[in-house]
Amino acid sequence: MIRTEKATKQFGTLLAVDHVDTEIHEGSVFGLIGSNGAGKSTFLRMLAGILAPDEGIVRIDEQEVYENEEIKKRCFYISDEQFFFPNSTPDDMKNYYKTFYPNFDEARYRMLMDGFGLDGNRKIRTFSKGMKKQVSVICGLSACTDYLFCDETFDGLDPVARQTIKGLFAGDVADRGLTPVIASHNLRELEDICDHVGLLHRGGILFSRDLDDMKLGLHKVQLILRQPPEGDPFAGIEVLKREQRGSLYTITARGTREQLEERMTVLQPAFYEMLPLTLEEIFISETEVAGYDLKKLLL
Ligand SMILES: Nc1ncnc2c1ncn2[C@@H]1O[C@H](COP(=O)(O)OP(=O)(O)OP(=O)(O)O)[C@@H](O)[C@H]1O
Repeated sequence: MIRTEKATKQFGTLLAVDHVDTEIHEGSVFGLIGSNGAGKSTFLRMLAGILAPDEGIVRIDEQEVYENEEIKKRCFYISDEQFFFPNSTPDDMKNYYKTFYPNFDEARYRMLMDGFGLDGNRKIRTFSKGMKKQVSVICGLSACTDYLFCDETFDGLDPVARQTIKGLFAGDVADRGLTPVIASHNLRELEDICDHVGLLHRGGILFSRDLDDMKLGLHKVQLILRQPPEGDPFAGIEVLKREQRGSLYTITARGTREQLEERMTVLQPAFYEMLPLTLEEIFISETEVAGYDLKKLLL
């Protein structure tokens, strides 16, 4: 299990990660989401033991991660800025990783390289952006580590490669309890594979929850009121977003389906419907509440 307590990273006076507490359980798929500059890459690099926290604790199975070789052998980090030795081929990288990762599976590496149609002897610098990503992911999956840290890994991959890699991740989670931690802006992608999501905003964690629970605790309701209400029809409910066009209201509110249905029974609307929220809508609502609203630039 990964556990952080008040994990903090500062660059000069800039607080990139601000006292973050979180737990990531084995065999779960953890999605790390957040606005640009929120601290996702920095946090991921702390989890992978690349950056030391300035304050707080970053532990895997109760051991500090930074400069801990035994723990690092159980973690593979796929950076958003691809890392390859100058002039190297995929096979060179594979040989390097083989010396570090005790469970590196060469047969799997070969099978995946062939499957993706990649030449292990070609210089990586001659590969396209997406092909370089594929090489990183293939090395990451072949290293057979317990934890896989992915920074914008699906970015730049074509839809077939994305689906295939998502399937490979899911297979490793089911077969050998792999724990992927994936930072991404592609929330639709995350929604497919993650069971837990942490939202970082300005270095701090806004929430960290099961995706299903998150969806059960936030709803969008559209309703038409028969008569103009006296006072606020939603008083007592935590409404994150509200729009009104005549008698048609659309609200995004916290609460269970049952709690909101109860309010509908009191309001007796001419019509109402509860709409499921996507992860993208949840992200926008929660970050707007935290003061991140770029829509104002459009006005
Ligand atoms: N090496 C560094 N030196 C100075 N500041 C840094 C460094 N790395 C990151 N930062 C700053 O830390 C903050 C968090 O950056 P980080 O890359 O972790 O954000 P992010 O959530 O991954 O962003 P994005 O979604 O845009 O990739 C930013 O303000 C960034 O400028």
